[in-house]
Amino acid sequence: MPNQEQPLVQVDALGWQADGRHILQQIDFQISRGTFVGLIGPNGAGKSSLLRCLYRVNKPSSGQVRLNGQNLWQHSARTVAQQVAVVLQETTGNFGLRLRDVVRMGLTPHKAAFALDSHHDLQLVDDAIEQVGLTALAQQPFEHLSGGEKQRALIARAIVQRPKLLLMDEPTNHLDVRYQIQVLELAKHLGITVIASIHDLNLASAFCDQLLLIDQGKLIGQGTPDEILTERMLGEVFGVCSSIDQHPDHGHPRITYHYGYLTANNKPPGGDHA
Ligand SMILES: Nc1ncnc2c1ncn2[C@@H]1O[C@H](COP(=O)(O)OP(=O)(O)OP(=O)(O)O)[C@@H](O)[C@H]1O
Repeated sequence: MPNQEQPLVQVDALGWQADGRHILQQIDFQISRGTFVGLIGPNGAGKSSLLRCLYRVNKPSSGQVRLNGQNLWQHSARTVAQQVAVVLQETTGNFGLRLRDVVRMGLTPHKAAFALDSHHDLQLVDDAIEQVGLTALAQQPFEHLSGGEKQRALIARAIVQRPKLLLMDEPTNHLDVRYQIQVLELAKHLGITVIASIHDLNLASAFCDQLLLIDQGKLIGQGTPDEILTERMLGEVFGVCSSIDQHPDHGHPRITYHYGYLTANNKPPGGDHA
């Protein structure tokens, strides 16, 4: 049984190289159970590479990733899939499948080879499809779904997988604002530990308990949105000029970007840049 006091995810001195380049270097962090974590950073910072280390695709060149205290690479991919579900924005490989078939794939890590799906299994699938509001589309070919519907179907698949950890790589990319909010609300209400890379920093601020900030392959901050999202950070890391106040609904930072002031040293009209 996992020790509930122990962090669900522990990353120690993680490094990952590709083509002789150090893509990730000396990354250390811990994630507590039930936390919704946003992974933020500029294009090319290493967010997807880090997520791939967490779902056991990128094998660390140095350091380790532990889940429930156990090194991920001491387990089979199947054992990891019983605990970690992944929602990626690129949804290739589901050609010819109906939405319900894609969601059923979430059962696979828990079943013996060639075992038939029980009535209980199929009920889980239908309940998950209902939870994401897609019952009416359950028999539709997956490739006919809109981007938002596909993301919700993949979340339903993750629900069926019953993971301890849900990893999402840019789950809101290409979605209109309604679906961006809907997808993040769905993920948040699962009540499990979620790590999601998110480009929209106002959405990250609204939904996340914790943020991991990476730049040029290094973790340069971990903390609450209040601690991480500062005007200085936005200038230094993203090279944009901004003002930050408190969002009237959720109380987390709300960022207003100033246009025409791209470098960190420029100041917005009439404003003091912290
Ligand atoms: N398999 C690979 N082989 C070689 N280089 C790679 C590989 N995977 C990632 N990289 C490089 O690592 C760097 C980080 O890429 P990554 O996709 O992790 O960044 P990211 O923060 O997710 O970027 P974005 O926000 O643009 O999606 C990039 O320079 C990328 O070209």
